[in-house]
Amino acid sequence: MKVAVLGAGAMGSVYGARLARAGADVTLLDVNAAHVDAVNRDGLHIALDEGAAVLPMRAMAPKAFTGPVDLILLFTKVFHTDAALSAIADQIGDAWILSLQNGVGNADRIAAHVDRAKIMIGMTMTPAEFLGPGRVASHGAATTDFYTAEGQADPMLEQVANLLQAGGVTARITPEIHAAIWEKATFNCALNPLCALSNGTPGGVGASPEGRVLADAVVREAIAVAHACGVAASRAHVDELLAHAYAHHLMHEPSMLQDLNARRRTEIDALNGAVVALAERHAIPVPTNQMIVRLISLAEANARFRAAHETHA
Ligand SMILES: NC(=O)C1=CN([C@@H]2O[C@H](COP(=O)(O)OP(=O)(O)OC[C@H]3O[C@@H](n4cnc5c(N)ncnc54)[C@H](OP(=O)(O)O)[C@@H]3O)[C@@H](O)[C@H]2O)C=CC1
Ligand SMILES: CC(C)(CO)C(=O)C(=O)O
Repeated sequence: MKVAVLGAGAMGSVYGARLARAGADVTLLDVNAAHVDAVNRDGLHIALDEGAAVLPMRAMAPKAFTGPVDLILLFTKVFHTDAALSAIADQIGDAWILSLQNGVGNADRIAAHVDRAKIMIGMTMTPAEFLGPGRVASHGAATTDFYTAEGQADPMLEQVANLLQAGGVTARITPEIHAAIWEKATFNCALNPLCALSNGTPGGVGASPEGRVLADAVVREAIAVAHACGVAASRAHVDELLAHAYAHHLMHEPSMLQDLNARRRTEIDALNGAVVALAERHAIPVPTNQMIVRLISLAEANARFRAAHETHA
């Protein structure tokens, strides 16, 4: 299978490497020129639970990409989806798009660029870190669930699942994908900002009574919103995801903490921000999620202020 990974940072590089190991013909597409150059020059340095390796991989800027490919694995941050798909619009052709990005609303963002019938969406519990140009790491057991956005069965589901599994990903074809995505997003709404705001990790939040009380309030509100939207997300399943992260992702820095530390924009709008926006539509009170959106927005604003102040000092 020919695969392009659009957005080859932490997650894109890890999944790209796993697909290449499974025998796919993989091209990494990323706007980070230092990363693209390092991968082409020195190979991708990847640290996984099964060991560290240096893999020769092909990488390039999206504007240099020429199709056709069978699959485009979309792993930009959600607020870069539009720019990333626009940059390769002429090369997408008949390719399937698979998004395992965090947050809700990914199918709608992608459907602005391609036929909805060629979109697969999903969620992954895989933790990954970008260590520097050409270097990524991923540690901790995890599952990846996906399905077609429109809910139709398609042989491509099996082909992608087989490829991911051959590369060491615990991939599952999950017809109730919208519930699974909401459950994962609810998990992220609790864990990502709580770790980001407290400079903490899942292990630390889980070990703290305050962490658990706050996570519980976020989850209760988000599940009520999912149900009001007609999505049968399961509170029990979110609790299982949290318990798994508290126990197995002890020292992982969630992507939102990595973003704040690097003074990058966070995905708060697609997580707690989306919960707040949908709650307003359904007149559901979500005070904890609202407060979290404000605190993360303040942290982002402070990071921008510091950057501007330091530059001009
Ligand atoms: N990290 C994790 O543990 C997990 C992350 N996720 C989700 O996966 C997605 C990706 O996260 P993650 O890998 O951590 O993010 P990263 O920031 O590490 O990677 C995203 C990459 O996309 C690049 N990019 C930005 N704009 C474009 C563009 N227009 N075209 C192509 N590439 C572009 C970025 O470059 P630059 O840095 O220069 O902007 C960066 O290299 C997010 O939705 C995240 O929530 C899900 C589960 C776990
Ligand atoms: C790895 C995980 C599941 C958080 O533990 C995640 O989704 C993130 O870091 O954004």
